[in-house]
Order: sequence, then C-alpha cells, then structure tokens
Amino acid sequence: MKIAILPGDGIGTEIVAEAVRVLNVLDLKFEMETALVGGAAFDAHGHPLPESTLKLAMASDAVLFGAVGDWKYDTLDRPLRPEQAILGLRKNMGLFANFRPAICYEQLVGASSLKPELISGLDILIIRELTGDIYFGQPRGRRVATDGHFPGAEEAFDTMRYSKPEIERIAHVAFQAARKRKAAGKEGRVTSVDKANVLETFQFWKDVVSEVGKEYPDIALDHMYVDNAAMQLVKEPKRFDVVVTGNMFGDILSDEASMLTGSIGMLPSASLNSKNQGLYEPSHGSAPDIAGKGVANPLATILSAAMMLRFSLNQAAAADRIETAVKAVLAQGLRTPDIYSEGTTKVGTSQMGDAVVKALR
Ligand SMILES: NC(=O)c1ccc[n+]([C@@H]2O[C@H](COP(=O)([O-])OP(=O)(O)OC[C@H]3O[C@@H](n4cnc5c(N)ncnc54)[C@H](O)[C@@H]3O)[C@@H](O)[C@H]2O)c1
Ligand SMILES: CC(C)[C@H](C(=O)O)[C@@H](O)C(=O)O
Ligand SMILES: [Mg+2]
Repeated sequence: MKIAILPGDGIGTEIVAEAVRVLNVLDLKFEMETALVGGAAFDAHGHPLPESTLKLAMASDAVLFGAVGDWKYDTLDRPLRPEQAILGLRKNMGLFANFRPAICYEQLVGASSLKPELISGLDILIIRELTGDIYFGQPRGRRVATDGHFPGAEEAFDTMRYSKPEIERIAHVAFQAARKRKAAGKEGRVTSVDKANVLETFQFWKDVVSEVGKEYPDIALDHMYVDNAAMQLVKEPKRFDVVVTGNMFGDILSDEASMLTGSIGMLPSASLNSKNQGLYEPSHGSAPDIAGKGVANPLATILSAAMMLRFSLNQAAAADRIETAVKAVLAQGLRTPDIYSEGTTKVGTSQMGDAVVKALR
C-alpha cells in the first residue's frame, strides 16, 4: 500500500505530521512518500503542482493531503496560485466524489454555542461533486477593454456547466451512500441542493437527479434551493441525511456544516475517483492566521486518514480504531483552542496527536 503524503502549506505541515504519526502506530505495512505541493512547491520549483508530485499521487493507492495557500501568493495569476495544486490533483486524478461527513461527537455537544438538541447525534453526509461546475467550466477569463488598453480588463467571467454523465455519476454515489446508511439505521434520504429557480445548470441538475432517483425507490429524494439549505442547516440540521450538490454550493455548505460539529478543524473529507483511488484531506485550508503557532486542530486530518484506511486501503478495522481513539481523547477533555470550552484542558497540535497515539497504543 503506497500513500503519497502531501502536507502543503501553513498548518498543512503541522496537522499532516500528526496524522502520519497516527498511521505509523497502527502496525500496518505502508510505503509513504512525501512531496511538495502548493506554495511550498512553487517556492522550490516555480509550480504549485510539479510533474513529480502529480506522478507520485497518481501512482499511489491514496493521497493524504494537508492544505495549500497563503496570503503571500494572492498577487500571483491563477495557474501559479497554490490552490491550483489541489484543483489540478482533483481534475487529473478524476476525483469527482467528495464525501464530507458532518458528525457531532457527543463529547463536543456541550461546548458548542448551538443548542444541544440541534446537534446531539448529528450525523449527516455532504456529497459534493468535485470536478465540474463553475470551478472548471469553459470559457473563463477576462475581456480586455475594447480600445485594446491593457491591463484594463472590462469584465471577467466563469462558466457554470454540468454534463448529464457528470450529474448521473454523483447522483448514483449519493443514492448508494444513502442506501448503505439506511442499512445501518439511518433514514435513507437524499436531499439534492440546487438553484433551479434561477440557473439553467441547476434546473438540469434537478431533472437528472430525479431521473436517477427512480432507480432507488427505497430512498427518499427531496430537492432544496441552496439558500434555503444554508438556512435549514442551522435551523434543523438533523432533517438531513445525505446532501448531494455541486462543486460550488458543496464548498460553501460544508464549511457551514463544520460548525455543527464544533469546528472546521473536525471535518474530514474523502475525494474518490471511479477506481476507488482517493485523496484525503481536512475540509479546511492552510489557516495562515494560526500557522506556525502549534495550535491547529489535527483531528480533521487524523479522521481523514481513517477515511483513507476505510475507503482506499481496505483497512476498516484500523479506521474504526482511529475513530475510537479520537472519541477517547475528546472524552479525556483534551481540546485544541478551536473546540475549547470551560472545564476542559487546552492542548496544542502535537499534544493532541500524542494523545491519539497513546489512545491507540
Ligand atoms: N483544500 C485546501 O487546500 C484548502 C481549503 C480551503 C482553503 N484553502 C486555502 O487556505 C488559505 C486560507 O483560507 P481561509 O482562511 O479562507 O480558510 P481556512 O480554512 O484556512 O481558515 C478559516 C478559519 O478557520 C480556522 N481553522 C482552519 N483550520 C483549522 C484547524 N485545523 N484548527 C483550528 N482552526 C482552524 C483558521 O484559523 C481561520 O480562522 C487560502 O489560501 C485558501 O485558498 C485551501
Ligand atoms: C482551496 C480551494 C480550491 C478548495 C475548494 O474550493 O474546493 C477548498 O475551499 C476546499 O474546500 O477544498
Ligand atoms: Mg472550501
């Protein structure tokens, strides 16, 4: 089993180091190879996704990814921005299905500013389409002023676009996930989130998802506009089971949902292609505001490593062990600052990693 380790920038290096320590105590035979990505790769090689990094990722069974980006690259043009590295990995590896499970661990319910009845027992799955939509639609660009004056661009544009096969395959992923969850006692409902009242792309999305839904009579399907979904997520989050949506809406709704779990530092993710090859990363970014301070929450990354063991490496028992260890550490009252509340013990990134490693031993 070969794992490509791509820590990236900012807190990416800090949190991935803890996840690697956790993987190393599992007594499983992995080959891990680390490579530069994002701003770190740009600084060293002049490109955020060097050919060698992409090759390593493509040749691995799974990729463990930290985060990319920093304010210092904000002036760079699009192809060279660190964020292009993660987009390039997703596109080149065909990682179209992004799973972002928003699970609120019981130990964190009391710490949240949200009402306990709202989040206690919360376990919803956001499935975000990851290689289409306005992120990748063509054409995109800037139109230069008609008098030819440069750099005076007059307008900029991106194209929102989905093909039928792209919608069909993500819909199947969502219905199958709902079926699996139903077998484990969940409701068996897919909520497709769109903006069909305004956008052609999402009217089409809604039609195609409805069509695919007919193949899953055992699964309930409802449709919701994205603005309403954003509101319902905080009003009554437990009304959702599986949420399926496009690239852009999924990006936004998953950050919102992370706060139902206590913090963005608690939300893992898996991005899969049709060969079950996967990239695993926390849903958050490189957090330049806290980078280098040793306070980032490594649990989203550690939980992403658990998803990697379950989905790509056929090691479900090891994944269960990691998740149990995370719960044990939270039960001990250990908290990074983002999930800290009165009466608990504040720890840093590596102390949190230490505690998970100890719980695993
Ligand atoms: N997949 C990725 O690599 C990815 C994802 C999102 C953002 N980004 C990039 O990251 C950079 C920063 O973006 P941003 O600030 O908008 O989003 P961010 O997710 O990096 O941070 C948002 C806020 O959440 C906090 N936060 C994030 N992760 C945390 C953790 N593990 N523990 C504790 N607190 C945490 C940060 O301190 C910050 O206050 C940008 O360059 C952005 O493009 C990368
Ligand atoms: C960094 C950025 C390209 C990325 C996205 O928008 O997909 C991030 O926000 C995420 O959620 O993984
Ligand atoms: Mg995001």
